[in-house]
Amino acid sequence: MEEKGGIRIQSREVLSENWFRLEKVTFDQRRADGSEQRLQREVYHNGPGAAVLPVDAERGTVLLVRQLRIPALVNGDGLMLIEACAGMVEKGDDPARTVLQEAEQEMGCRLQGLRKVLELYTSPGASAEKLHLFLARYTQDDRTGQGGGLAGEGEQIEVLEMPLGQAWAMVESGEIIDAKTVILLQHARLAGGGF
Ligand SMILES: Nc1nc2c(ncn2[C@@H]2O[C@H](COP(=O)(O)OP(=O)(O)O[C@H]3O[C@H](CO)[C@@H](O)[C@H](O)[C@@H]3O)[C@@H](O)[C@H]2O)c(=O)[nH]1
Ligand SMILES: [Mg+2]
Repeated sequence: MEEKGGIRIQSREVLSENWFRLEKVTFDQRRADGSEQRLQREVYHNGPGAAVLPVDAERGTVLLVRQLRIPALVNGDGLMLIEACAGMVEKGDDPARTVLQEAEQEMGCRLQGLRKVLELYTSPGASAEKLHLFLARYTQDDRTGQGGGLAGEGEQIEVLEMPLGQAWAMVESGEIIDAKTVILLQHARLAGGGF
């Protein structure tokens, strides 16, 4: 197999393919001293995804969602997480379209002035997930629906509107513990409504 930067992939085995794919990659690594090492790493393909934080600059508020997260529950962190609205980017779709659609579905909100801020690996030691993060603007008039998500897929999403300062206080108190959400709130604070 082809070598790239001293790494030669030997095999890729699918360990599980239920919702997302989990694979085991076996590869040879050439070390700086010229010796070779055979290694294995598991990769969980739970991505790509996209998330958006809508900000009403006039009123100084943001929209967030609160929903059941089983990984947090089994980790002992309670069952509901407060997050920026997010969704998986379906094959062939693009991240901007994903967040426009998720904002309608989960928050009942139209977005204006969508602005990409970052593309991030969220847990690169084990996960291939890359998240595309956006800020957007909204006004009260853009809140045209109930949101809530897709009941048929089990979603029961609560929409939260609060001042940006209150959301940040919830980061500091440990009530908001989702990485993409903390990063987006920090970006909104740094932008000071000027985006
Ligand atoms: N049947 C089944 N359904 C699942 C499973 N895992 C997720 N789902 C369903 O798949 C849908 C996914 O909803 P999205 O809004 O597209 O994604 P998300 O769960 O918000 O995930 C987003 O945020 C995650 C957390 O930050 C990201 O990890 C992810 O990439 C994405 O951006 C939800 O209805 C959820 O219940 C599963 O193992 N089995
Ligand atoms: Mg979602």
